[in-house]
Amino acid sequence: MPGFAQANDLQAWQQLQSHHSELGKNIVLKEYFEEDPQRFERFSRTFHNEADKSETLFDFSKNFITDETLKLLVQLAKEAKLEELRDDMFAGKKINFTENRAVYHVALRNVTNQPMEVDGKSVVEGVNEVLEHMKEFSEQVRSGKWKGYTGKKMNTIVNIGIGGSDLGPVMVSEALKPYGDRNLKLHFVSNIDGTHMAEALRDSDPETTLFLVASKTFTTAETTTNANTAKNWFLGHAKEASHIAKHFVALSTNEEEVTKFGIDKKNMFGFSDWVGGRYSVWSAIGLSVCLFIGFDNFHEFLAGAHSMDKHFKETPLEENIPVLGGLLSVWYSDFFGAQTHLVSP
Ligand SMILES: O=P(O)(O)OC[C@H]1O[C@](O)(CO)[C@@H](O)[C@@H]1O
Repeated sequence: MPGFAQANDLQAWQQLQSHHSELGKNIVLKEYFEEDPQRFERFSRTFHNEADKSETLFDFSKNFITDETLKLLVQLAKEAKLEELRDDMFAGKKINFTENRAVYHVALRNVTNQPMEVDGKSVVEGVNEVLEHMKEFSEQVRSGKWKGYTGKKMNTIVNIGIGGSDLGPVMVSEALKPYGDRNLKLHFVSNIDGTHMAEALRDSDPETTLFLVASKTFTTAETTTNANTAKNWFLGHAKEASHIAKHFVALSTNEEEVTKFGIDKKNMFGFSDWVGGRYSVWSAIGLSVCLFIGFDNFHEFLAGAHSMDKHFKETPLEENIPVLGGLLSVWYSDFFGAQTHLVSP
């Protein structure tokens, strides 16, 4: 496995620095377009989504770049061994060297069931089992077959989590709102400030609320504190601890802590330590999204990402949309000192 070089030790980095100084600070895009009528064609790529046959145009012609910039950025990626690291990632190798783990969220959206393994063991069956559980559970909740402790259908979902166990699901459920079930209220509680939970509970009925305790480790202080607040609130109404089973589920890798909290392990949706927090919306952590938009839509969401994974894996760097997007971020943050980078639809 290739190691990680310091980016600024690479030859292309030095060249990019000189190139940046030569370009100067007063780049006028209007002039670039006037000088080169083919600029849009040269600096745009189309992603063909094999899942739904749609096309997405990636237009990066309005960036502060020239042919030389693109050439040097791609050279930088090659010198940094991006291709080897990408291939190692897809091969399930432990490229997360600080934790000695694979970085394998791509296996969560492997909807065509390609062989994928970590430590010589297939992960395909485990991923599909959890997806099957998510399908069964989300269909029961959405249809009303899953009933609360007084026999009522769930109409409120409260996801309790922070960081990757919150932000991914928040963003995706917002983005996919048009597919959402408008009869289902969705709350995401992340903040340790009690107001966040208090506001969600104010809007919830214990008889019809389902809590998703989303935590990879199940030891995160904010999440366990908020989950305990929710449990106490719930038990204040339901009284019986046995009713927890109908109103609390866990999305986690830590069965021991989940059980200690009082959640039955059959109401636990698991995943593996090779799922990084920031990518966990594709795992069981995405259950809130799945409940909101339904399993079929959730599966399409996975299929779209799987198609993008294939593009990322097989496309030369010059044509590779996620690579180009990443390189533009390097260009702006490291050479222009930009702190934000807008990507707009
Ligand atoms: O899912 P957990 O284990 O509760 O962790 C929450 C978040 O905290 C972090 O560990 C650090 O911010 C993230 O990586 C993670 O998404």
